[in-house]
Amino acid sequence: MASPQGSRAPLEFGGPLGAAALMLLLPATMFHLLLVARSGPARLLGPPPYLPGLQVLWSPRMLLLWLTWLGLQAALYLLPARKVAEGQELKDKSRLLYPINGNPIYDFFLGRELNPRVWSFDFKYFCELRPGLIGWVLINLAMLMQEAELRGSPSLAMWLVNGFQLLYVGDALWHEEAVLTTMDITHDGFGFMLAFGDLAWVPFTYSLQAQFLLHHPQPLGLPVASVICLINAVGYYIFRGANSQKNTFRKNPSDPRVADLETIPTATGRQLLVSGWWGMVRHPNYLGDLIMALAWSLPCGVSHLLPYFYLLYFTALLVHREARDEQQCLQKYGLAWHEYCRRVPYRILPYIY
Ligand SMILES: NC(=O)C1=CN([C@@H]2O[C@H](COP(=O)(O)OP(=O)(O)OC[C@H]3O[C@@H](n4cnc5c(N)ncnc54)[C@H](OP(=O)(O)O)[C@@H]3O)[C@@H](O)[C@H]2O)C=CC1
Ligand SMILES: CC(C)CCC[C@@H](C)[C@H]1CC=C2C3=C(CC[C@@]21C)[C@@]1(C)CC[C@H](O)C(C)(C)[C@@H]1CC3
Repeated sequence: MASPQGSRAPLEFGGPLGAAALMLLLPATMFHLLLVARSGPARLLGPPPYLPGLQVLWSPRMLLLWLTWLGLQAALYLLPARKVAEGQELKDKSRLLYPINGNPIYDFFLGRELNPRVWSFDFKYFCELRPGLIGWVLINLAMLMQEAELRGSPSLAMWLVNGFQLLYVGDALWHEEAVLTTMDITHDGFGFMLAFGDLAWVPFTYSLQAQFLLHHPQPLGLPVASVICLINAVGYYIFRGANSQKNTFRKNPSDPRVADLETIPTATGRQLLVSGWWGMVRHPNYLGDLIMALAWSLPCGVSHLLPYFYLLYFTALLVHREARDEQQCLQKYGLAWHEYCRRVPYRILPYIY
């Protein structure tokens, strides 16, 4: 097993200070969001309506439920009838690097182990896709059912949020293999960021719109709903088109679906696409993802900022992620990457950013 960073790799996320601040801020933000979502004013920036006591936060029954959920997912993950796919080659083929003076806070946040496994059970891969993503859909569904119980039937806004996010999660599971080339799997260790991100942040904050709708019903007419569906469809079309084009190209550059695209050769022998989706901006998949994020918030109306939290957080996450990826690509491809940036000057939003 390899360390995700070499001993001289530059520190990311603001180093140990940034990592320490994030480990305090993220759980606090998550609790804040959950508390304000069920309060009357639902103010994203206001103080929480009340602070729950320890006896409310600690419930052996909930812990048992959560462990059962993880156990069930782990059992399904271990089922023998599945496709086995090869992951990316490790960066340091010949030698593992173990920095002697590792920084404990930074390492705890980002994780020291790139691929922690017990036999064939890969903790990071398992957590990235299954318990959190499916848990997110289940929480959404619970909100929908509770709304039906409270108000006789689920609202149109609730149906849209559930439908859009179900499509997103279904897509991730359908294209499961593609997750192997994401930077979480190839570059980041399995530390607090991904463990907390996958198991708590995703199910509880990504379902915020559905939670908000349960407590703050929003009227939504068919014409507006149709426009929102169209926005989600455009976002999904770009997101899926861009991701599939790159994955197809990386698997087999002579595949007829991508063979005609223009490319730049790199010193590593790999090529970079400069036409098609990847000739429009350097991260077309992020653009599609952001458009979908907007469509997930719109059914919640414009009276509150809270349902737009995901869009705001996600924009920050993707801008930061883009910068990290840029750094990694510059290291991998050097001059060829500069040439790509010259040919495709915009990062995420054409003519703007
Ligand atoms: N919902 C959520 O919370 C999140 C969703 N996402 C989504 O996950 C998906 C994956 O994102 P992510 O892992 O960040 O990165 P990408 O899928 O964008 O992959 C980046 C890698 O693609 C390759 N690449 C870049 N440009 C080109 C090109 N022109 N031609 C060919 N290959 C190229 C490079 O790797 P190489 O050359 O080595 O192949 C680069 O490191 C995205 O759709 C993103 O929106 C991401 C984070 C959070
Ligand atoms: C807690 C922190 C603020 C940030 C944690 C970030 C993580 C929640 C995200 C990092 C990359 C992710 C991806 C997905 C979910 C969120 C995390 C784990 C993803 C599985 C969502 C579904 C997509 O289709 C995908 C492309 C498979 C995503 C891969 C990256």
